[in-house]
Amino acid sequence: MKTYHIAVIPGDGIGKEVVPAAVKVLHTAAELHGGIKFEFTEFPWSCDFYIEHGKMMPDDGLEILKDYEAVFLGAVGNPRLVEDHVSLWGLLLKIRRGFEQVLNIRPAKYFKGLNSPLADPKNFDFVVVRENSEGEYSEVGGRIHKGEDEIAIQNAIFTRKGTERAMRYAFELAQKRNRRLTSATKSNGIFHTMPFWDEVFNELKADYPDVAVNSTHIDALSAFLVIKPELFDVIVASNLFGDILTDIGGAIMGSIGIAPSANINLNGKYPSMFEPVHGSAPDIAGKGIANPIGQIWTAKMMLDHFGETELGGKILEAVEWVIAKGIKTPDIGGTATTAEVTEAVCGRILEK
Ligand SMILES: NC(=O)c1ccc[n+]([C@@H]2O[C@H](COP(=O)([O-])OP(=O)(O)OC[C@H]3O[C@@H](n4cnc5c(N)ncnc54)[C@H](O)[C@@H]3O)[C@@H](O)[C@H]2O)c1
Ligand SMILES: O=C(O)C[C@@H](O)C(=O)O
Ligand SMILES: [K+]
Ligand SMILES: [Mn+2]
Repeated sequence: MKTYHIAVIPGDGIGKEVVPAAVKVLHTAAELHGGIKFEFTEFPWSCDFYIEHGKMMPDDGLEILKDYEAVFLGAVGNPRLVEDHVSLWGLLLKIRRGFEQVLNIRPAKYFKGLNSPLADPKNFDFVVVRENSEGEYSEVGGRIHKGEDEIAIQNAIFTRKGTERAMRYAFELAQKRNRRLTSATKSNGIFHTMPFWDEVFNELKADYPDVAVNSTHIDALSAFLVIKPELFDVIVASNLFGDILTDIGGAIMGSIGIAPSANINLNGKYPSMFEPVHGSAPDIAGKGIANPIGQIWTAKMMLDHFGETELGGKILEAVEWVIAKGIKTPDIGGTATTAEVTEAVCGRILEK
């Protein structure tokens, strides 16, 4: 019997509702498999924890997490209690950075039975490779003066290493998929970093002659994702651009409550972290109606990461079946609760 030891951080808001749902699905998947099991250790690190302790997680939080095989996280943020940049940098970004989770992999695809807001979604199926360690997300900069002389400076950091790493991963992923790669740029408006981004992309493409490439400005690319998402296979994007594109990915599937993500540690020194694209959704938290599919699909990505791809496939098949059956939460046009969707997914997994 193989046991996977997983650190679980439900976090805030609906994270506390969808994480237990996905944990249930994982236990069910293990039951089906028969040869594996999951041991989950839960940590209450969140905005509530901050109110009690003055920090989002203990000072030795990373030390505590580092021996687990993965971190399974819900969502972080409760702006009524803690400013968003404090909660995000105190927990989510601390783990992404501290554990060198340099890439964030975020798929989006059309599902039968999903009410995409697109009139003709044409079976779109793409993956965004989001640079996850630098870029526009940086603590470099500062604020000085007050009042009408106040100045805020935010520096974007693009290293050759980080840029190349994200792009090579995206090229290799494209080689395993449909051999098309789009680079998200904005080299018309952003004077230094984006021309650099384009240069690196143009250098690397010579190493992957079997991949068809193009660079598209982020504004036009955002529009294309709405108008013709079926054009895309793999998209490589900086931290901020990838963040934005992947909410669009969720939106055109029908809800950002569906989109999954994997924060990947490539060098094997630390665990990777799995969390849905969505946040803590304070507007629906506590009502029992959060869509658990994003967190459940995220669990599938974690299984894939462990090499349990067949089992991961079972989970996704069950999700597709449940959606096609119309067992859906209100965000995608149904009336089911989080618990009912979860039950249905578990039931389908165990069906022969
Ligand atoms: N990775 C993360 O942990 C993460 C991601 C995004 C936002 N946040 C934080 O979450 C808080 C809220 O942010 P926001 O409102 O911009 O984004 P959000 O993703 O929490 O919510 C945006 C909208 O989508 C809906 N939604 C999101 N997930 C859903 C689900 N599973 N089921 C049904 N509906 C869902 C919400 O109800 C809301 O209307 C903020 O504190 C923000 O910083 C955290
Ligand atoms: O900005 C972030 O990365 C936090 C959140 O919006 C996310 O997409 O994970
Ligand atoms: K999340
Ligand atoms: Mn986001």
